[in-house]
Amino acid sequence: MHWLIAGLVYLGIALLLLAGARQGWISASAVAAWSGFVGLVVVAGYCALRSGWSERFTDPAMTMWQLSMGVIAVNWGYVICGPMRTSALFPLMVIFAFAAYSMRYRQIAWLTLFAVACLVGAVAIRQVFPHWLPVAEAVRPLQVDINNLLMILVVLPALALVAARLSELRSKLRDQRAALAKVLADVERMAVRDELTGLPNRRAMMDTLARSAIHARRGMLPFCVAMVDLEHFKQVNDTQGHAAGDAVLQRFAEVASRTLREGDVLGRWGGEEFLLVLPGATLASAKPVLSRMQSAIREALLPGLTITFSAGLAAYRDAEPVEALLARADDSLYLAKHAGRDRIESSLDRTPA
Ligand SMILES: Nc1nc2c(ncn2[C@@H]2O[C@H](COP(=O)(O)OP(=O)(O)OP(=O)(O)O)[C@@H](O)[C@H]2O)c(=O)[nH]1
Repeated sequence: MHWLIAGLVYLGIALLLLAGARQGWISASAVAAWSGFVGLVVVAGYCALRSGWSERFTDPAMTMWQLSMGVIAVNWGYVICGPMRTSALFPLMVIFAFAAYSMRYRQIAWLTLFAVACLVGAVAIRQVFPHWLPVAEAVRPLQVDINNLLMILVVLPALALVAARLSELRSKLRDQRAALAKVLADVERMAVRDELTGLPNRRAMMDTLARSAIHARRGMLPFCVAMVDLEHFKQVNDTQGHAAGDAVLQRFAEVASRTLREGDVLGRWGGEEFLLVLPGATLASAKPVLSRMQSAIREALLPGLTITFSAGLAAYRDAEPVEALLARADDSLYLAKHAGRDRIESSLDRTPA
């Protein structure tokens, strides 16, 4: 888009120069040389950008290069424009508008210095080397060149300051947007993750359950859940302190997660209770998963601490609400605890009343 705008501006200036040439103010060959130069700049820049060649630079859009070429084109125009030279400086406004859009403060300052130096050079060429000029001007009033230079010295720094301020505002806006995106990502993560263990929280587990139930109802995949409860956890808090309790919960989450297959979801249900969702599992195939988890926890929780857990398993029954499934898993957990702890019970293990 920027290239298109730059190309159109250059085209408009070339047409004006051609009109000047028709009036006899500018030499046609000078206009051709100028147009060849800007055409080359536009095509080279476009190709560098499109081909990905410019990706090797810190600024792949090559903004500084583009705008510096623009400044050279303007001053070249100033040299060849004869009586039209004052208006040849107007495109500097477009250049600085682009600078405000895409450059940093320091770059804008450099561009301003470069533009002033180029104009000093252009005035010097006009005054010192008149025979270089494409159309011999009968009079080359130094005063007009000096006036133009002074005007540029007044206008350009002001323009540069406004451009720099705009660029600063844009970069502030960009930073604020990035900070906002990060906060949003944090909030989204916090909404579904348990802060202490990093596991999905209760709300996320309810979503997982709802999704699993929909799949099961469509006859795609049965699933089981297990309510897992760490035993005598209050004692850990009471004897070792709350921080040690936290460490146990974190370590449990880490070790237990490692024993699961891809697709199984372990979440923190609350306190020292965890919920495990096992897609595709039956009660028979779910039990070994929990036994494996029990061994891993027994062996590798924290040095000097033996933590056990009981688990209540339940399989999803067609079309039942997930709350009923959870209630059966809870019942099974209750049974496991009352049957001596460090056990896994499932709803089928119960003798019907
Ligand atoms: N450190 C820590 N403790 C927690 C956290 N959430 C809950 N607890 C503690 O977990 C303990 C749960 O106590 P109980 O419900 O009696 O469970 P228990 O001691 O494991 O008893 P049983 O389940 O019957 O074996 C309480 O002391 C809570 O304060 C937590 O995030 N961090």
